[in-house]
Amino acid sequence: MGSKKGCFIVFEGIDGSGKSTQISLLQEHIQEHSINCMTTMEPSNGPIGTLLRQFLSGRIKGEETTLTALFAADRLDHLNNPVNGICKLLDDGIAVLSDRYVFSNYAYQSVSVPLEWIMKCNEMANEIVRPDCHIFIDVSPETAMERVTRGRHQTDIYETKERLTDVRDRYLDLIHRMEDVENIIIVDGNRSPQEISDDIWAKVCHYFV
Ligand SMILES: Nc1ncnc2c1ncn2[C@@H]1O[C@H](COP(=O)(O)OP(=O)(O)O)[C@@H](O)[C@H]1O
Ligand SMILES: Cc1cn([C@H]2C[C@H](O)[C@@H](COP(=O)(O)OP(=O)(O)O)O2)c(=O)[nH]c1=O
Repeated sequence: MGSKKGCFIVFEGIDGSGKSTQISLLQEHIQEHSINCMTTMEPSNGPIGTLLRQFLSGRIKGEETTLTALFAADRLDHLNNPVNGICKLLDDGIAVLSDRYVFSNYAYQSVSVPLEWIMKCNEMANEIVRPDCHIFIDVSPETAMERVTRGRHQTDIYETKERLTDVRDRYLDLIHRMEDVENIIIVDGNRSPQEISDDIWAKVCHYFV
């Protein structure tokens, strides 16, 4: 579906793994080569993403199948919305860096919802666009928790050491199982932001130079 022209790179990892930090650094690298590059995230800034953030903060309660379906629906809106959707940006030749995509749904929601059903919910998104590459930033749950709680009074519903430990294990298992189908790079996130960024650039620069 669609005629993708821009490069689509997705960052994955547990909360606090350093995704947004690395997305900004990669965007700078890409723009240094005079390539138009936009960053985006899931949950998106659209109506379903805004609703999801209220569930994530605990302000409203919902059960996990509802959240699973909402994450998948938000993803379709994030892809297809005609104003600033990922497909529109890629079709315009813009490189897109997204903080999370389908693997987040698989890893986070499969803790309590059958993975097969989550994959079905994401079939349409995978048909619309598969990332050129997924970058998984791997950090220990201890490091992640230390980072997400630093200077914050409140945490989101998934930001517990137990949940992040389970989610990280699920990510690693899924990456292993899907290495023939998806292009996935695992990056050690327990280094300085600059070292990680240099490593990522060395692995993805071939898309841009
Ligand atoms: N490599 C790193 N080493 C130490 N702290 C980091 C590193 N990368 C990010 N941080 C810090 O950890 C916190 C979470 O990083 P962030 O990039 O927002 O992660 P995420 O988007 O995955 O939640 C921020 O305070 C950030 O400044
Ligand atoms: C996109 C997506 C996110 N999530 C969760 C992961 C995070 O806990 C939260 C996103 O919150 P966010 O504040 O963006 O966290 P982070 O800094 O780690 O990216 O939503 C899912 O559980 N399933 C999904 O499909």
